[in-house]
Amino acid sequence: MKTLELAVIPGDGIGKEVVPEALRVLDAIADIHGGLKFNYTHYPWSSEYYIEHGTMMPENGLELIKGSDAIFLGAVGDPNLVPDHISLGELLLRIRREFEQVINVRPAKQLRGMVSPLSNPKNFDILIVRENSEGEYSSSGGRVHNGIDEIVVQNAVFTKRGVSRVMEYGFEIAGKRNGHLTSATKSNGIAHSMPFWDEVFKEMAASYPAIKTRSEHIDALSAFFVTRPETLDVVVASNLFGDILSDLGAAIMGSIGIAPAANINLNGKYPSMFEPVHGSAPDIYGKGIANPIGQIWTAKMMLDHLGEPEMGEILLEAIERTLESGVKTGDIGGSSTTQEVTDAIIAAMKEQTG
Ligand SMILES: NC(=O)c1ccc[n+]([C@@H]2O[C@H](COP(=O)([O-])OP(=O)(O)OC[C@H]3O[C@@H](n4cnc5c(N)ncnc54)[C@H](O)[C@@H]3O)[C@@H](O)[C@H]2O)c1
Ligand SMILES: O=C(O)C[C@@H](O)C(=O)O
Ligand SMILES: [K+]
Ligand SMILES: [Mn+2]
Repeated sequence: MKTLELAVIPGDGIGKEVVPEALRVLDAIADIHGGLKFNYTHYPWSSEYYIEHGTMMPENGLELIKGSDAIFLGAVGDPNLVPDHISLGELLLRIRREFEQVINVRPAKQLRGMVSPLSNPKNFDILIVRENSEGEYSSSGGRVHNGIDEIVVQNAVFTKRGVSRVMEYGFEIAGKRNGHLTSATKSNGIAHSMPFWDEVFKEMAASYPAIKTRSEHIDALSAFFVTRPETLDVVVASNLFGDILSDLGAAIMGSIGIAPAANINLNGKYPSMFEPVHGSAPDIYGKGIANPIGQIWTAKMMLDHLGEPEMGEILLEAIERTLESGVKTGDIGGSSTTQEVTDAIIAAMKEQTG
């Protein structure tokens, strides 16, 4: 029996609704597999936890989850309880940084049964590779003086190591896909970091002659996501550009409620973390209508990462069959509940595997 230890952090809002549903799916996967078992350890770290304890996680929090095979997280953020930069900064971003989850992989592709808001989506299949440890998300900076004299500095930090690492990942994965890599830049307006970003990209492209490369300014690239997404394969982007592009990628798929993500630790020192692109969606929380597919597709990415790609394939196929059958939540035009969608996915998996 292969036993996988998962640290489960549902977090806030709909994270608490979609994570338990995805765990039901994982249990069904374990049944189908026969030789696989998931052990879940639940951690209630969230904005409510902060109100009670004054921190987002206990002092030894990272120590507690460090030994797990993966971290499975829902969403973090409840701005009515805790300012977002504190709740995300002390939990989500802290895990990403301290566990050196330096790459964030976010697919945006057309699934069977999904209706894209694009009139002619042409079967796009994009993989966003987002730098996940530095860039515009930096704690370097500060505020001085008050009133009209107040000065705020927020530094963007780009290291040769960090930029090379994310680009290398992009080139390598493009080689396993359609061989195209697009770099998101803004070197016409940002005078230091982005020309540097372009230099590293060009330098590295020389050692990957088989990969077709393009460099596009982020503003134009955003438009291409809408006007010609089928021309994109892998897109490598800085932390902030990748964040924005991933909501755009989700939007052209048909809803942010289905978009998955993987925060990858490359050096094997710490676990990777799997959490969907979406947040805690306070506007729909508590109604049982959140789309669980983002969390469930994220579970598929986790299965791939943990060496169970066949199980991952069964799961994605079941998601597509469920969408085709019309069992959908409200964000994608249906009227099913979170649990009904999950039930349909589990039933489809069982049907596929006899
Ligand atoms: N990785 C994360 O944990 C993460 C990501 C984004 C935002 N956040 C946090 O979440 C909170 C809300 O942020 P936001 O409103 O900007 O983004 P959001 O992703 O939570 O919601 C944006 C919109 O998408 C809808 N939506 C999101 N997920 C859905 C789902 N599964 N099913 C159906 N509809 C869904 C919401 O109802 C909302 O209308 C904030 O505190 C924010 O900081 C956290
Ligand atoms: O990285 C962030 O900014 C948090 C959230 O928006 C995300 O995309 O994970
Ligand atoms: K999330
Ligand atoms: Mn985001």
